[in-house]
Amino acid sequence: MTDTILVAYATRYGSTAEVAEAVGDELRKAGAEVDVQPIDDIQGLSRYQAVIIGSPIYMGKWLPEAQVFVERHQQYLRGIPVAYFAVGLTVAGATPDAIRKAEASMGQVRMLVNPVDIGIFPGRLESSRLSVADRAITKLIRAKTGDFRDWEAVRAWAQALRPKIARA
Ligand SMILES: Cc1cc2nc3c(=O)[nH]c(=O)nc-3n(C[C@H](O)[C@H](O)[C@H](O)COP(=O)(O)O)c2cc1C
Repeated sequence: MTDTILVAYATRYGSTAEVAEAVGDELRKAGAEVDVQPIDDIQGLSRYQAVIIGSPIYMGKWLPEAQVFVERHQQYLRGIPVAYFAVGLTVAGATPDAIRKAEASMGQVRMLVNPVDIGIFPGRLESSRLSVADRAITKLIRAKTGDFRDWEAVRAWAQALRPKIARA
């Protein structure tokens, strides 16, 4: 029987949604049935044999709705393979400190439900898309703008994930 996998994502400006779609595409190529959905649209999890949850990092943390999603569904999620990914800009340099910080963004959810794997991917920051408040913050911290997403790394992660979440 084919696995049905959910890729659930939070996003503010769409870049994590596109990363989630790429993860979903890759899993489909490996033969799974995959739904890719924004976290707020998800009705229930009972039809899924594995769930992948992704969020961008804002001020060092996953978006609140992604954390709440794991909290709310923790009981179900503990019984199936779960993987997390985070999308952020500090990881674009990939220094050990940046990776540690990106891992810390998932600290709380990792304590609630232990994932079979985690992915950390560079994101996209485009000033023209940002709210006034977000633009002010990024100016203040002199964040570099651009699209740093590494599609090869995203696809390679999804491919490596497939055997880890396959039905036994
Ligand atoms: C206000 C603000 C704060 C951010 N804080 C972080 C951060 O703490 N760490 C990080 O790696 N990236 C940070 N970023 C970068 C975002 O994670 C990155 O732009 C991501 O791709 C956005 O995803 P989205 O388009 O799905 O919302 C921040 C961006 C903004 C606008």
